Amino acid sequence: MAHIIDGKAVAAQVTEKVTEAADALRASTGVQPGLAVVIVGEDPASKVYVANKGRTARACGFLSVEHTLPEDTDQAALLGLIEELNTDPAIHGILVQLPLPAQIDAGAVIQAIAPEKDVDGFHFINVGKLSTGETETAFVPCTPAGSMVLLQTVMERDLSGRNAVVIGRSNIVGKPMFNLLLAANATVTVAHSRTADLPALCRTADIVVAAVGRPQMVKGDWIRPGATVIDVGMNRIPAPERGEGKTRLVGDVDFEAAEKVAAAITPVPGGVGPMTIAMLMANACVAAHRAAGRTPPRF
Ligand SMILES: Nc1nc(=O)c2c([nH]1)NC[C@@H]1CN(c3ccc(C(=O)N[C@@H](CCC(=O)O)C(=O)O)cc3)C=[N+]21
Repeated sequence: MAHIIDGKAVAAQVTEKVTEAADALRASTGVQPGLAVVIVGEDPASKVYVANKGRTARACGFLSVEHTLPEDTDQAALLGLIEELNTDPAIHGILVQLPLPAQIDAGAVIQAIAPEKDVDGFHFINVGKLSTGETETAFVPCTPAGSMVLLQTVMERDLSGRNAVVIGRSNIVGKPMFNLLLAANATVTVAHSRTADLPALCRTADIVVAAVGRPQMVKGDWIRPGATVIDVGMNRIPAPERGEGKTRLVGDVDFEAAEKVAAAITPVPGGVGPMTIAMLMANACVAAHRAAGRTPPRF
């Protein structure tokens, strides 16, 4: 049976460090980290995440500002708000919740965020820094950053020379995960929907990162005995056993089967999800340190 990596506990350790650092920054400079979250529309799942982020930010002692715009908001209005937040000295981090409604060009919105406030790490400047090894000054996307922290809790510095397979090539998870694993000296393969014989490829992996958004796609017999599995999936599926119309959250990995084979595995919920929020707090705290001219701590 695999060791189940407790993302909630590790996230709590990170947010505790963030809270201490935010207190110290405020005491020495008067600067309180400020995080702005922008949500367009009424998607219920998005609202849950945004509420979670706000709650955690306040618990860390941050100023937390939420902007909820109507579903039919146009590009110009959203860009106007971002410009205001870019120049607001009380705000150090800006997150625009994705996905955005179809009338809005999400790419243009992301590039309009000041890179030094881009706590999601999606701006070209931060993407470029991560992929060229400027990790001291880059903002690293929160989900991959949190996944690396979880990996390090079980593998320490042991990633060097290991075979990692990242399933999924998104800009938000797959590609930054590739860069982080590569920087940690793993040998990394990025698999996707056109990959030939994905099960066989997975069986070569010491580390599997599943980030495809397909419920329970990765089967137990894809996992090499003793491998470490990071499940980034966040899928809501029907759960009639819980009652009519009920749902439950599952990852991209068939957890029950994989857990019997892997050495370590992240659960869903309680794995990568809480770490995503914790790393957002860490990034916002770093942004505030930089704005105050202080060297940020490492989280
Ligand atoms: N600009 C942007 N940045 C994001 O980081 C971003 C985004 N847009 N859009 C939506 C996704 C999704 N996301 C999650 C964060 C935490 C949990 C989380 O804490 N999940 C809990 C369970 C929550 C539940 O039960 O629904 C867990 O896994 O234990 C989930 C999902 C951040 N996202």
